[in-house]
Amino acid sequence: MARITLRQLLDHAAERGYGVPAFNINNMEQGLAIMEAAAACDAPVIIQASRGARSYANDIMLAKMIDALEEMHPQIPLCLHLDHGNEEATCATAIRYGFTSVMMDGSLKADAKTAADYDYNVDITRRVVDMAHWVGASVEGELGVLGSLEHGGGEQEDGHGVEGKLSHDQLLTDPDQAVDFVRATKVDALAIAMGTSHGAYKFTRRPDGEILAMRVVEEIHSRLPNTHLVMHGSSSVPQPLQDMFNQFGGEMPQTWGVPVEEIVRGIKHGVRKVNIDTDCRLAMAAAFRKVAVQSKSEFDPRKFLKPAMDALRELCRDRFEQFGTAGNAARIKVVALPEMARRYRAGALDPQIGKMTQAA
Ligand SMILES: O=C(COP(=O)(O)O)[C@@H](O)[C@H](O)[C@H](O)COP(=O)(O)O
Repeated sequence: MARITLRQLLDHAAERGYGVPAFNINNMEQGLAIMEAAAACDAPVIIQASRGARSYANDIMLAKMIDALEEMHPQIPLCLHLDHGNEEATCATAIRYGFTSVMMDGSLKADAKTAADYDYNVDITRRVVDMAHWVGASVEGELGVLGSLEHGGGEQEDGHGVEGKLSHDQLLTDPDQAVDFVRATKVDALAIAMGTSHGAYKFTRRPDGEILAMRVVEEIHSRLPNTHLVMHGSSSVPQPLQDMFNQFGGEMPQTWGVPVEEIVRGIKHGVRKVNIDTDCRLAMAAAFRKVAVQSKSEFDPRKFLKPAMDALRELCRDRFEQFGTAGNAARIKVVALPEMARRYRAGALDPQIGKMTQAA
């Protein structure tokens, strides 16, 4: 069995200079495809579930599905991560169901719609860090609010996302504040805001530095060289998938995502976790549409799901290869949660601010 914490996995990624895609899961087919891709290229995996996924699939179903995937692929280190926890209880119950890592998104209030102030974010994140570290689980915090630098709005996926318009100050993580935040909260990974947002409609044109501020990643990394950075909203929304979706009856207006080469640039500057969900959805949905249009008499769900899983597997494998994750699973010897808890208690995993070496 190889259930790994986010902290151990990202420490390994930092040592070897690679990034790890975090793919969202809601059902068995996604889990099977992601793990088959990982097994095919020997990549460690982050599978994440949002609050929406937890209510869609039920915690018991999700937990048992992950147990099954782990049993089927014992050689693949698998981190189960909570995506966008909104309050302490959401994080605590996730850990109870086998999540080895949680995100406490204190950039928003518990309603997941209202931008929170800095002190609120520090307080709630610090409380979740204390609780998670007692049992050895990891915590990702977020500083800065996700949203578009083009129009100032967030996104409303499954009810999660800021409402109203925000200023560039709120939409771009402040590097000085990032240093203070990591010191005060002791998070294991830090999600930062630099113009990405969730969903398919990120940019109205191919992004340049005005609307995708990769310079913010570089600046934060130069001040926090030992902190694992996280890019949310990092689907690339590939043109071939948009075209296929539309070719088979879809109506997706032309849109642009985060180019893979920009993510690779981020990985060179401390980005270790890269959140990708929209691309996975689009790959599957385009495959469904193709079957629906080409085989109009088809009604066996497996005939829709099989090509959708094939498409998702291919996409995941591409990202494992592009981010350098491939080939690293066999190099990792998983440390169990109690030992991680002991290391936290001993202070061995405290943030190393300003030093050039990774935490032990
Ligand atoms: O960053 C993310 C996805 O980015 P993406 O849209 O793929 O560019 C995730 O963290 C989102 O939280 C996830 O897609 C939301 O899922 P639901 O809340 O809709 O389940």
